[in-house]
Formats: sequence, C-alpha cells, structure tokens
Amino acid sequence: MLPVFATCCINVINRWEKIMSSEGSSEIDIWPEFQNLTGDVISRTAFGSSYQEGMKIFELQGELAERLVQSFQPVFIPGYWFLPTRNNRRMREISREIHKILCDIIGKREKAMKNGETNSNDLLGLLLESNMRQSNGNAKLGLTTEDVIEECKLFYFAGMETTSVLLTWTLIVLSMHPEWQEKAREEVLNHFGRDRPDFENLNRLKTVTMILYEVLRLYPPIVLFSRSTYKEMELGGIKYPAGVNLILPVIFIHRDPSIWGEDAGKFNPERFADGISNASKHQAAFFPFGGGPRICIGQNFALLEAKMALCPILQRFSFDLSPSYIHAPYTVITLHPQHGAQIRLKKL
Ligand code: HEM
Repeated sequence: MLPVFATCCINVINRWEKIMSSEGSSEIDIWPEFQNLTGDVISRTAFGSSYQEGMKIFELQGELAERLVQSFQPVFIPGYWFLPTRNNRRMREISREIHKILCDIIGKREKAMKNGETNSNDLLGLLLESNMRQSNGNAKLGLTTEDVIEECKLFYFAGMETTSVLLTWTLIVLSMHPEWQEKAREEVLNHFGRDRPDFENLNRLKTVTMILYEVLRLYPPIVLFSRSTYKEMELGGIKYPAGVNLILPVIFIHRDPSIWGEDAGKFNPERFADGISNASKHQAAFFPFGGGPRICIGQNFALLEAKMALCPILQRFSFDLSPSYIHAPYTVITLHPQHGAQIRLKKL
C-alpha cells in the first residue's frame, strides 16, 4: 500500500513543481488536486492494474453525489425519485455506467484469475479470491458479482471523497495557522529530512497526528450519520420504538463547548497532546470514523495516506491562502469547500 501512496503523491508534487512560476510560487486549487490524488490511490489499491478504468468511476460518483443532493426537496414528495425528471434520468444513467465499468473490470479479472494470469494484491483480487475459496465451485455460496460490485462502489466512494476532504481542510487550516504549519514541517524534517517517509516513522509523527485529529474534529468529512433502533429501547431517558432513525450529528458534537471547552470552535491541536481520550470530557465525543461494529474500516488507511501526502508537501513547499479563497464549508454528502480551496504555494 505504501509504495502506491508514495507513487501517487510524488506524481502530484512533481506536477505542482512543474507549474511553478520562475519565482518558485503558484496558486493552485488543491480541492480537485486531492480528489485526483485519492481517486488515483483508491483506484490502484482497489483495482491494481485496472486502475485507469476505475478512475472513470470517481468522476461519475462525484456527479452522482452532486445530483443526489440537488434532488433533495424542501418538501418530501413520496415517489418523487421515480419520476423521469432530467436529474433522475441522469442519475440512473450514471448508476448504469458505473455498474458496467465494474462488471467489465470484474469479468476480465475473473477470467485472468481462472487462467492463473494474475495475483490478488488489490481489493478486487482479494474479494474474488476469498469468494472462490469460500464457494469452492458452488455458485450459491460466497459473494455474487452484484455483491462484489456493491463492495467496490462503497470502497471507492468511502475511500476517495473522505480522504480528499481531510487533506483539503488540513492545508486550508495550516494556511490559516502558519505557526502549526511550521511545527508540522519541523517534525517532518526532523524525522525524514528530505527523504521519502517510511511506515515506521510515519506512525511516530505526533504533531502531524494531532493536527489531523483537530481537522477531523472541526471539519469531519462525514458531518452526520444515522442508526436505527432494531427493538424498543431507552436512550438518555427517552423510550424509542423499533425502527426509529436516529441522526448522530458529528459536527455539532465535535464543536460543542460543553464537551470540548470554551475554545471548541478554535483550531487547537494541543488538545490532542495526551491522546483522543483526554481531549474532551467524553471519550466517545470524537467520532469522525463512526463507532461500534460498523466503524470505518479504512481509518488507518486514510490517516496513513494523509500523512504520506502531507510529508512531501511540507518538505517542499510553504503555503498560505490565496486572496480569492472564500471560507464556505458546505455538504455534498461530505463536507466540501464550496468555492474551491485556492492555496498559494512557495517552493522551499
Ligand atoms: C478521513 C477519511 C475517512 C472518514 C472520515 C471516514 C468516515 C467513515 C464513517 C463515519 C463511516 C460510518 C461508520 C459508522 O456507521 O459507524 C465509514 C464507513 C466506512 N468507511 Fe470510512 N472514512 C474515511 C476513509 C475511508 C477509507 C480510506 C476507506 C477505504 C479504503 C473507507 C471505507 C469505509 C467502509 C467500507 C465503510 C463501511 C463500513 C461498514 O459499513 O461496515 N473509509 N467511514
């Protein structure tokens, strides 16, 4: 995984260096840059050699998310989603296109695996291999192709959008707080100098980890998620029948002064100096990756990828906000910068 992260990050950094002016500075909207980066990473880790076909999926999923949000009505009209409006038709078209790309990738891979022509060191290979082993020729056992398609779609969306959002807000916030940018750079240079980061030392980056946690607290990529009661139960002194949908408003809890103190709205990574459990009054108050049995399976992947991307950026550039940047977080399933994230980079 780490070589994949490194290759993708270096491609981005090299491109940034190429577009620098002769004075060694330039303005870049890092939001699409990080979407490309995390799309590239997830395509390669999910689909290995078929990553280029996979890249098309993330463009389509981005459009699907935008259209899904557009389709929410101020007033709920039952059956609205089934009407053949332009938006609904396009959404169905996109879903069919994603389905077809995934079917083609899976079909090719299954054929190659049967012929012994491929290894299984990517997500798709692992899913198909474990499926073949489990079902052992019995089509009724194991995952169906549809199951594999759904797993790939989930992995793709969950893994790409969220991490690109995390990286984007991190650079924005470090531009707003140059003192923390400097602290992070110092730590990275102390550990790695100008060299490529290695796995062992990436896990030892304390300041960078505190910064990432504080960004996840203030700008959680998933601002809310839900749970349903499967039986009658009492929560906080209130009885709920089965089937009630409960919303967990991550962003509100992450910014609640009664939990985090009076400076809850301020960027202060120092609060995580003694770990997550000592950062607030309630251990479970920090939950950007959800919780319980359905907690995000990609949290270590995401944090490692974010650190791997931040290191070469801090090693090679200093950065601040462009005057054209407008701070406007808004939600299109994940928490986006509404007008982009224009950053001025300066070569070090
Ligand atoms: C900053 C990055 C990320 C954030 C903030 C994030 C957040 C979340 C959240 C809030 C959930 C729902 C958990 C729950 O219901 O308790 C989730 C689920 C999930 N995430 Fe992530 N995620 C991130 C990165 C990733 C990555 C990189 C991958 C894959 C490589 C991934 C794969 C998944 C999957 C497959 C699930 C569904 C798990 C299940 O339902 O059992 N996520 N994520």
